[in-house]
Amino acid sequence: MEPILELEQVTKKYGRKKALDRVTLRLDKGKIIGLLGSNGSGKTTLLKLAAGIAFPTSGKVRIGGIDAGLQTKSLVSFLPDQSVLESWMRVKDAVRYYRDFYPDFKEEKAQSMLEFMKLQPNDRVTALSKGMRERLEVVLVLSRSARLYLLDEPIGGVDPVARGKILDAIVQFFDEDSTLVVCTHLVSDMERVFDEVVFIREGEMILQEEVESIRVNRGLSIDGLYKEVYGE
Ligand SMILES: Nc1ncnc2c1ncn2[C@@H]1O[C@H](COP(=O)(O)OP(=O)(O)OP(=O)(O)O)[C@@H](O)[C@H]1O
Repeated sequence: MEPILELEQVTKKYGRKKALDRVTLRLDKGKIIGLLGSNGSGKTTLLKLAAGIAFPTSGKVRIGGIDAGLQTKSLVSFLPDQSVLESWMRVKDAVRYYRDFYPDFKEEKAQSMLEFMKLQPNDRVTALSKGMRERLEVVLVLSRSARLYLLDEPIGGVDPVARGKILDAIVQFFDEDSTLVVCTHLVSDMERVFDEVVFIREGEMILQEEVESIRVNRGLSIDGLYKEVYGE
């Protein structure tokens, strides 16, 4: 089976700083993958390369077998760590904006997700709490019909109730024909949704393993393994 995301010996430098160092990785269809690592380890850089908005210094990034770039943008739905919402918008405007911009936007899915997330079409974006804004952003990004979804810290800075709701939505609305990669520091909160995890440290990939195997073979939770690997 062709991997949805493939990195082959990928190095990304910003000036002299190596953000990623010879990373080789294959992610298959039908999985939710946690991309984990401490601050500055290269997670956001990896997502940007997969999204086709940054390019490797050397090596190859492929989406469904195609080199990442303009051609693959329609295959990838990316939630950056900066907000994509504008202050003038109401919830319904944000949905329209996405619908008009992305031909693969599924309005029905968006409506179901808005309901699930308890978002009202007339709510002003500026009046939403941080947790509700995050919910809206997740709705927009997951309502596209993409092959690869990339979420950078989708539950950062939100309270436990909103976190739970966002995670439930991710699981419930995940399309098994796609792949979803999530970066987070909130490992213990998020581990219930992961099928597989990738650990990176200082730009190097140090582990890729099925969650089931970590639990059964190592007798550890993902949070437990994370603390073992990254503990100081
Ligand atoms: N545009 C840039 N210019 C220069 N250096 C950068 C740039 N973007 C990232 N870096 C550096 O590359 C390294 C990896 O950054 P990246 O944002 O990918 O890490 P991260 O794992 O997402 O971090 P965090 O968890 O803090 O968000 C860091 O040392 C960072 O300072």
